[in-house]
Amino acid sequence: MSVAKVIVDVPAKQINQTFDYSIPSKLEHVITPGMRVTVPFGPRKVMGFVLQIVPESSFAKLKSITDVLDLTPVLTDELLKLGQWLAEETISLYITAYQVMLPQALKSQYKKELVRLTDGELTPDLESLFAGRDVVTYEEFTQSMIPYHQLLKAIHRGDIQVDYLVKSRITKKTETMIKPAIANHLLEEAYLDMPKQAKKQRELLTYFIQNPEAIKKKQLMSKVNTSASTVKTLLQKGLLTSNKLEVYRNPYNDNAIQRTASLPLTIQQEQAIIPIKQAIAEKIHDVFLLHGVTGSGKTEIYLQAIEDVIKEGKEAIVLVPEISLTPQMVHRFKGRFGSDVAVMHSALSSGEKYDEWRKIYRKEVKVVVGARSAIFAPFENLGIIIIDEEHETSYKQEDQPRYHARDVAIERGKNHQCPVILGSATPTLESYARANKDVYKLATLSKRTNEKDMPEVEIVDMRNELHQGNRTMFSRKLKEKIEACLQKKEQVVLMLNRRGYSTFVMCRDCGHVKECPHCDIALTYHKNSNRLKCHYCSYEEPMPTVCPECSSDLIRYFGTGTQRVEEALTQLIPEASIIRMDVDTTRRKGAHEKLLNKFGRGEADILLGTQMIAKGLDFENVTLVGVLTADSMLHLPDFRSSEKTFQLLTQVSGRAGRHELPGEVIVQTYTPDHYSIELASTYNFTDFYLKEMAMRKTFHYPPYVFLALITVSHPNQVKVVQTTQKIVQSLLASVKEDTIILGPTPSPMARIKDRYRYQCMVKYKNEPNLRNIIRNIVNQFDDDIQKDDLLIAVDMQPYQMM
Ligand SMILES: Nc1ncnc2c1ncn2[C@@H]1O[C@H](COP(=O)(O)OP(=O)(O)OP(=O)(O)O)[C@@H](O)[C@H]1O
Ligand SMILES: [Zn+2]
Ligand SMILES: [Zn+2]
Repeated sequence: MSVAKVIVDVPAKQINQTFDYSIPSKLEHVITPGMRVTVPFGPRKVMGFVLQIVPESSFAKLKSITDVLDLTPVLTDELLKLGQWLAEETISLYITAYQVMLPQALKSQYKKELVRLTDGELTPDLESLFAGRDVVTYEEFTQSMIPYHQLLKAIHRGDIQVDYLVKSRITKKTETMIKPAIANHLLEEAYLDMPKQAKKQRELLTYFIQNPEAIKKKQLMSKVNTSASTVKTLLQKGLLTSNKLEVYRNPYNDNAIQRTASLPLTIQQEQAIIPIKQAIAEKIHDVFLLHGVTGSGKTEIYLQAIEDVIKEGKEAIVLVPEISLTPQMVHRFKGRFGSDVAVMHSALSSGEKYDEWRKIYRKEVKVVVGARSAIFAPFENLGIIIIDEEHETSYKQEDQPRYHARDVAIERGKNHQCPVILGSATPTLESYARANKDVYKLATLSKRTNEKDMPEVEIVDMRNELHQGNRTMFSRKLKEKIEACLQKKEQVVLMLNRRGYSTFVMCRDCGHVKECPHCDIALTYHKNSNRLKCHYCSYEEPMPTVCPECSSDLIRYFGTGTQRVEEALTQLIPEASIIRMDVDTTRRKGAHEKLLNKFGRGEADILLGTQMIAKGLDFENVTLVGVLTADSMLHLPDFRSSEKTFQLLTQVSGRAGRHELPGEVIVQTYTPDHYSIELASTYNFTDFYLKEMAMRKTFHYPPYVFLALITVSHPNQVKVVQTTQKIVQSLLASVKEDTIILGPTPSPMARIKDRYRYQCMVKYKNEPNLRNIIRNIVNQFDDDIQKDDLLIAVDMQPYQMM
């Protein structure tokens, strides 16, 4: 008897281990690691992942596996191993780590069906199961008593395929195909026998006598100009036969995408790609940081590196931020690799995502381009992993398991001994610091491929505008430039940096922002108490009525939406046609794409939007970029706010002058001398890096330390404070002396949905045992977590401090 070690789908701490189940004889040699099974657990039947098969168990009495959910493993050996690593790294349950690797369609739905793929003979048992049908439910198979290994053999031969039914019941899109049921000479006989007045039927038969191949029913009906009932009659007479052919839902029309060839590389590109190609050829795992200004041809390097990988018979994962997973980006990969590319992003329906995943799973594609979760693509022979715009925070998942795709990429890169490329015009301090220490290999592209200079950036001090009596949100300079641009029939991109609005307080006269005296971070305005608070150290003070710097009474918090900007813009420049892009106008599926296409066709002069327009767009006719409020993000209660501001300004400036026409950028700000605005305006990444590193060192932030954030929440505030206090004390007792423990402090979002939230932040340099320490501390509260609605969230790589 063999025993399976199974991780069961029961999300609780004390269940976070494998359980032994015996394998019933009918499933012997069927079950392999990586398959999902159903097992009895207490009174219930639950799903589980088989991790391992062993000859015997140390437990005397074992329950037995009820059934298999998969006939081929959904998780490869590598992904099984990766899941364990992921759970340990992020202090999550094993079950959540495995679930996150699979497409939604496989997470909850257990129903499946068997699809016959072959016209050849199956075994007599299977023939009688299908009984002339193309599809049977999986239940029919389990009730049939046919041995599993017969089915398995047929699956491995490619005669039968297992499909999972997505909830919506539209898992597979099929096309009805019609073809003759009998040989051509018999068709001719049938034709001769047919009465002359059956004109339509005779026409249809004539068609098939001349074209005996299968044809899509829809196509047939328009070609022969016949009706569904005529087709049906001939089907019933047994002259024609129909079957359903599976077609993948393809959100992209591959045939319409023009194929491209490799471009001859520039000298800088050539230098950057050589070591990457070498790592591919020599099967060496290395992390490359590709630091290239916007428009320097990073994507072309990715494409040519992937070409090498495909030539080696291997596969590639390319991660791009959700928001820049625009048709433009997809077209560039499909243009080069055609239908070898699968695309995965959140706008796809659950069925579409499942289709794309299956293409990877069945090795029908070589490349996946996708957002964060594509890092778990079940490729078995990875040759490269690329993370474009590596600085994007969307690569961090903010739910359990709270992982960063960059870490997963590097882990998989080690597993497969393949290079990992991190690309960005504005790398994170963490990555750049590693490159400086030679942990990563640095490659730099300092020039645009069009040999043009980066667009000139002009900073406009909005305090002056105010003093000159201009109370609108557009400086005179920006208005002038927009008008000039419209005259020349060129286009404008305007960005309203909305994130962080109305949380910080600023003087409109002198630009002074209230900051915490202990943390160098802007205080957060709390409306209900009318007080300013620091969420790192709990310092607070009342909201001032006059500016402490200049005594102006124009000190307040802001609030501006894109809609209001649009209205103001229309008043200011009535002849301009505007496309507004924000969460409201892009909510519907495909809306994002439609608006961009419209702008690309020149159907509007101005593209006005939030952060979502800053990245990846490449429009020839855009010569002016305007940033309405560069500093709104600067004072967020987040130690990365300067870095994010620098990144965003650099990215958005990069949208101008990407082709023949020169570009320019106007940046409006109330804090023109802030280093991240000044240095972004001269594209001076190096100085920004040095300056910001010095700040991080002084205030003990990454990359000088690592962070861990523990957030406790419960409806009762006292309970939250006490629990957090206990956690802090336990931590203090277990960590090293130079490790800093901050808290308990209220979270910036101190109450969400009637739950109070407190947090504790750990800043450490070297705590090899910290994960175990935290896991043990959290486990002590397991009773309260199970029975009393207490929640403790641990984030070992916090990005969102809220
Ligand atoms: N070797 C080359 N020769 C000519 N044109 C090139 C070459 N490499 C890239 N290009 C073109 O240069 C433009 C910018 O390249 P690309 O979009 O790859 O840059 P990027 O660094 O990815 O930019 P961003 O960071 O702004 O997205 C594109 O239009 C691209 O087709
Ligand atoms: Zn002031
Ligand atoms: Zn503080």
